[in-house]
Amino acid sequence: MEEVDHLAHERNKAQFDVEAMKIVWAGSRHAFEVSDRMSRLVASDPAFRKDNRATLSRKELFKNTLRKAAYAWKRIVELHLSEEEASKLRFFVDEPAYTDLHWGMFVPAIKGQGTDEQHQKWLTLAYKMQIIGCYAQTELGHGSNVQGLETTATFDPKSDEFIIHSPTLTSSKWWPGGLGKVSTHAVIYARLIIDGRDHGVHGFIVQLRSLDDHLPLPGITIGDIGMKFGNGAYNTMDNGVLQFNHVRIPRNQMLMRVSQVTREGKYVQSDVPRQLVYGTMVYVRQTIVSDASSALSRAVCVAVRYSAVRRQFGSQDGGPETQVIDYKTQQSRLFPLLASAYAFRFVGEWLKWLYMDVTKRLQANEFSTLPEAHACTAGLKSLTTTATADGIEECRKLCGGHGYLCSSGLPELFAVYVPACTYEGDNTVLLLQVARFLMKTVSQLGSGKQLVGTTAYMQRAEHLMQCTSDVRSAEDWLKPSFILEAFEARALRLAVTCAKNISKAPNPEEGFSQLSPDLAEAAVAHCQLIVVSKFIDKIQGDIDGMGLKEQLQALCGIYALSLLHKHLGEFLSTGCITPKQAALANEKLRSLYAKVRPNAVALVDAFNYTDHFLGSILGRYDGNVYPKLYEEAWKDPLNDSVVPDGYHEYVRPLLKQQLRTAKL
Ligand SMILES: CCCCCCCCCCCCCCCCCC(=O)SCCNC(=O)CCNC(=O)[C@H](O)C(C)(C)COP(=O)(O)OP(=O)(O)OC[C@H]1O[C@@H](n2cnc3c(N)ncnc32)[C@H](O)[C@@H]1OP(=O)(O)O
Ligand SMILES: Cc1cc2nc3c(=O)[nH]c(=O)nc-3n(C[C@H](O)[C@H](O)[C@H](O)COP(=O)(O)OP(=O)(O)OC[C@H]3O[C@@H](n4cnc5c(N)ncnc54)[C@H](O)[C@@H]3O)c2cc1C
Repeated sequence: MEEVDHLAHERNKAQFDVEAMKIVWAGSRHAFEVSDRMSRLVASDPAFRKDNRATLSRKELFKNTLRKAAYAWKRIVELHLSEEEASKLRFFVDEPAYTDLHWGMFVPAIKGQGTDEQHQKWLTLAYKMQIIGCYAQTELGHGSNVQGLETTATFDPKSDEFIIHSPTLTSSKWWPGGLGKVSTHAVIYARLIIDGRDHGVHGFIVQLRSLDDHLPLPGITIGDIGMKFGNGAYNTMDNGVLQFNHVRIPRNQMLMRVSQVTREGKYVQSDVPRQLVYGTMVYVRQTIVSDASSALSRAVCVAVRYSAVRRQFGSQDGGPETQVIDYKTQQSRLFPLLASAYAFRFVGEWLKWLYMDVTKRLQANEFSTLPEAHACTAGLKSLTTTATADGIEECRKLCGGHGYLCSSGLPELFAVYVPACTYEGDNTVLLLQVARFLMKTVSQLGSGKQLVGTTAYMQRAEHLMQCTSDVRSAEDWLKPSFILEAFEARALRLAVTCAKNISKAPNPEEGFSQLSPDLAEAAVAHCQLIVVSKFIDKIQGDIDGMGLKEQLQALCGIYALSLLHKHLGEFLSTGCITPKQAALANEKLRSLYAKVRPNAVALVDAFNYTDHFLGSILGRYDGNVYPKLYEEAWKDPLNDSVVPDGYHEYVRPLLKQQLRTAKL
């Protein structure tokens, strides 16, 4: 039967080169080709089927994930895939698994905090998956407060070993992914104790299970922490609990790049800053920003396509009803999310560059940019994951009732995504880290110290503290200089107000604590400025292809002006813009929505997602929604029989009883 593209009329309206936009979205032609090849490889292989996840029991689900992870590894080896290709393949398999933690945290922790010798020994095994590792930092009693961890690693000079111990219930490791059932090894974070003295938290490589029969080694109690939010979703992961009862490991299994313990039990702190113990978190937070753009773009792709298919009201003379995407309210909810997906993509690209730059500098023992890298990764992780989790839920609502069906793909996407607001640093805790960085920077204003990187704008404090916007027409709001000035002035004024209020408190810590809600808002304003400015930088760089710049300019305008609208109170109360200028921004926003409307479907096609990856009937490429939804309903196990199990026990007696009552 000939395949019909129900969205062809939408695709024909596009005013830009979609193929060229695919390259911009992917980052380069090479990245596009790898991504395209890997996504098709996964989509065409029935072994990677995932449409049954919501109906599997936890045990079936978990075993299925183990099968897929093993099969993915087999394909990676057979096809001699590069690291980049393998990581893309795992991404498109689209199922959280212990491998995420092995490749995403265990390996980077050893790379970042281990010595050359340790790399040689452990990475060689880990790269071949001859050992499987996880990242065991969080405990039952402490996650955010890393310095409060209780697990101990006590040096025993007699045997040249550390004794790893969980002294309390609250010191049980709790949450690490891959720990519960699979990992053979872990990087454990524990307090280093030498001769009764506590040297704070350090990383240690610890073997957990036998490589022969997978049983926990002596002194180790280990298991899964139980079902998590949603069906399927993150329950494919074995988040675990772990207790140590005086487990001994050789001294050379402490990760010793940052500090060392000698044979004699002497603690040696190298020139490397102590904060490098937190280095793996900086790395992972950076990857989470790119993941945010993937998750949000996926939800937006579903909502845009379905909004173009769905029609309600407005039919005159029996003609077709209105596509819901043509309602201005739908556009005002949907298009800022589409714009955010692009914005997060570009800021993610930039953050990757920043991370690589700081890594190179660290290798050359140059540590000056570390605080900036920490503030940017923490802040952008917080900003983008909060917006993405909220955005996925908004996309579900934008799809009306059908969005609530698992077959829309959105409930599972939300359930799997929402812990990103908590893991790798609670989003509020991370904003407060940014706020500390901002307060330090504000305190340096006027000291003559040159501000660089993302706080360079504060150098112009004199101007930004008193300027008023020169915007005179709606059109002016498209000019990068006007947008940037408004965002810079708002961010700086919020930060400076916080600093002034803190200085009135009896002491800075007390002031910081009292002001923390305002500080979190100042941190958000600073991070939004970073995203807006990186979007503008992207457009001002080389972008080839018919109509691409115009579309990206429109999206950038929507991203910035919709934020301005959302946070209008801050822009007005800080005096950065006037109510008249706010009205002009809204006028511009409306015209930008109209500009994006004919391109909306093509703009989500540019993500190049296969139907397999999207996993959504509402978001199907061909828009053939209704027949497929109808077909899918019949596949539900509840429809296996016409009369359900339980009818004879629980429904029939009720009906009979009602009959008798009726007769009475
Ligand atoms: C539908 C299906 C779809 C399928 C999709 C499939 C994909 C899904 C896959 C997803 C996989 C994701 C896996 C998730 C893994 C989660 C892993 C974790 O959570 S692991 C666990 C994650 N856990 C967390 O994230 C815990 C969060 N907590 C923390 O990070 C810390 O405790 C703290 C930062 C909050 C406080 O730190 P503390 O030391 O108590 O106190 P201070 O504040 O005084 O800071 C002292 C100084 O250090 C500085 N500094 C701080 N950090 C850094 C840094 N990173 N670097 C550099 N510097 C840093 C700081 O600036 C300050 O400098 P200065 O002012 O003195 O100059
Ligand atoms: C799905 C998932 C996977 C995970 N995987 C891993 C893993 O692989 N390895 C690992 O080690 N850990 C892992 N974690 C743990 C995760 O990193 C922690 O849950 C996270 O860091 C938050 O810490 P917490 O749970 O202690 O939250 P808490 O700190 O207890 O947060 C509770 C509330 O207190 C607030 N709060 C806390 N401190 C402050 C403060 N100073 N100021 C203001 N408000 C504050 C928070 O904002 C939050 O609202 C995972 C967690 C999840 C959910």
